[in-house]
Amino acid sequence: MLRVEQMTIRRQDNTLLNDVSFEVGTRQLIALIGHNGSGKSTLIKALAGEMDCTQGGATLDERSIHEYGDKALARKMAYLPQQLPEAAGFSVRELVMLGRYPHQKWLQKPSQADHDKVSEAMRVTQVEQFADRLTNTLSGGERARVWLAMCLAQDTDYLLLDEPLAALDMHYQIEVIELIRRLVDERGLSVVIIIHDINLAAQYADRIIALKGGRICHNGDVLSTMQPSVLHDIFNVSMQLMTHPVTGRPVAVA
Ligand SMILES: Nc1ncnc2c1ncn2[C@@H]1O[C@H](COP(=O)(O)OP(=O)(O)OP(=O)(O)O)[C@@H](O)[C@H]1O
Repeated sequence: MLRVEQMTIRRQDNTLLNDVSFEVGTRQLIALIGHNGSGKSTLIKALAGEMDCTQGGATLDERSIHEYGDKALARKMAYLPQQLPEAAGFSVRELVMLGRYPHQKWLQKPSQADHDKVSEAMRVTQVEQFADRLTNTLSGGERARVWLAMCLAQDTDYLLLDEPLAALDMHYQIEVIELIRRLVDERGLSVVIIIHDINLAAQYADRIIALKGGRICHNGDVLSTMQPSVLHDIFNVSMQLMTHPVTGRPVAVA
């Protein structure tokens, strides 16, 4: 169980996160929403152990995430940052293989299991056709899928994804969010995903957590979130709600 307790992060005079607490249950897809600068990336970075907290923090299976070594934590959770590093000089297959690093011993050659995990991750993210291309020759959306493949090759119980859909066209947005939903339902992963599209969040998430000014202003299931007053409070936009004709889930229209 991944648990955030009274997480507060201050830098200089700024309070980036203020007394944030919630739990990520197993087999849960949590959408993290909120306006620009509300603290979403800070929260997910801190969850991944990449930011020190001023107070409180995150625990994984009852241990502070800072008590895990880098490799041990990377075997439990994969983190996809918002700003993807260049990775120039790496082919797609080599980059995805880096996801296997936490499972490998020093100077050990990749095992058959490593190759199988890499191939599977490349297959489900539909990047096999680029396997031998250098990553810096890919389009933004293609590169975003390659980095997601690297996270999947890491073979963790938790995925922390900072706007993985932002660079994708509509087809791949749906493909990737459906893939993530399947990973939760069929493989029991737990996922925290930052997403700006409230309707995608409402169609696929189990729980929606909204941040505002570094605080949680809402944490609830889709139905409790998709209320005009709640959405107005989160986004400061008036919205009407309709019902999706196929899924029956709510759809918001500004
Ligand atoms: N290291 C830092 N020092 C000072 N302020 C920071 C630091 N990192 C982030 N901030 C500020 O904290 C606030 C929250 O930033 P964060 O990146 O978490 O927002 P976000 O909700 O992910 O935004 P967006 O939707 O634009 O990506 C912003 O005002 C940002 O400028």
